[in-house]
Amino acid sequence: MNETLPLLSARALTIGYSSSNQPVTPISHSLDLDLWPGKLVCLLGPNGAGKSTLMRTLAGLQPTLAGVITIAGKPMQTLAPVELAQQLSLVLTERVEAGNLTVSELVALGRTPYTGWLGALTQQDKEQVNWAMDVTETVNFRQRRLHQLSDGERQKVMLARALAQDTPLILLDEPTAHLDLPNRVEMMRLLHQLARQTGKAILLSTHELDLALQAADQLWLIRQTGEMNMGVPEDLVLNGTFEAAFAKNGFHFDRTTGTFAIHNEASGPSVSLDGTGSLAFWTGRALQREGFVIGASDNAICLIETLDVAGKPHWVVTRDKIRTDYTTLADVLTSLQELKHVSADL
Ligand SMILES: Nc1ncnc2c1ncn2[C@@H]1O[C@H](COP(=O)(O)OP(=O)(O)OP(=O)(O)O)[C@@H](O)[C@H]1O
Repeated sequence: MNETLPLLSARALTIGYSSSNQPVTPISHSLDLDLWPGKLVCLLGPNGAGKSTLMRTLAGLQPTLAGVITIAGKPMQTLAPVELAQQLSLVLTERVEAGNLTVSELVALGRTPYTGWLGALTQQDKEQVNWAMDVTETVNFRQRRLHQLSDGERQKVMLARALAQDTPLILLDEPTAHLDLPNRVEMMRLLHQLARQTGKAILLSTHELDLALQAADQLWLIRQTGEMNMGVPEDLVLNGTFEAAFAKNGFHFDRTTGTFAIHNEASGPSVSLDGTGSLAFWTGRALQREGFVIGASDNAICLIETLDVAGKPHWVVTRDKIRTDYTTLADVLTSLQELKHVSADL
């Protein structure tokens, strides 16, 4: 493997759809893209922006409208199917009809580019299959049939098959779509580690913005207009590109925490909040959701102090010099609801 060359390149690429009875529909054009060895790239964008279209085009499942895709230094269309299958594996979100195959039989199909359809697995093939099931934690249901799996389990099996294929390039379209949070985090961690340790180039599309921000070496942000922005996640956050790509009424991206927050109508009275750390953070969240403005102490209707008392959260609300203690935020909010009505009546 040549470390100085991208494993996949696209130049002046136009992606989209054309058919004989409909006008050509370009989704995005003039794309110059590179996937480098050892790097995890996350493709992000709103619904309908073109993520799946780009994935399918880069994998050779749908024709380009213009431009050239090069894989391992050769134009993709010059690669024989078996050569392409030795370079690139693809995991799509669509359900795979796998007949009555067991999990281990399906994962073993990943070795087909090396063995042929009827070829027996060598010891090395078997080791690769077992490794793929191990790292994806699918080994425990290796004897189950595909139709006996949950959507999330099936998704992990499809990743296992791609890993058994052992290609320098792996493309995954929404691989975390059916996974619960621990499994989503685990899959991102695994893909990041795989890229690092094996030198594979991995491109995945996802709606998991926060996980992508943490795990990706590079982000490709595709906008609804088809425009593409690329860069290191932190650069795209700091220069505002990330936020702009997902701009929508009703929420905003908080650069400090790296999360999207719902805009709450801050129509209520102002309260003063005193405290630090996660306790103050979550207290602030609850107050904002209830419409309170967290502001300066001079026009606040009360002061809320957050305290850690013997390892347990504690709140002291002071109003008109009267201090009241609370041990749950639910009780703090109930007391403030009453204050809200009092202040509205004034
Ligand atoms: N076969 C097709 N023929 C014509 N247009 C299509 C076809 N498939 C998808 N499109 C259109 O192409 C655009 C991009 O679709 P695509 O599925 O690539 O988006 P996406 O970013 O993957 O969306 P999502 O996040 O919802 O999965 C959409 O406007 C879609 O309606």
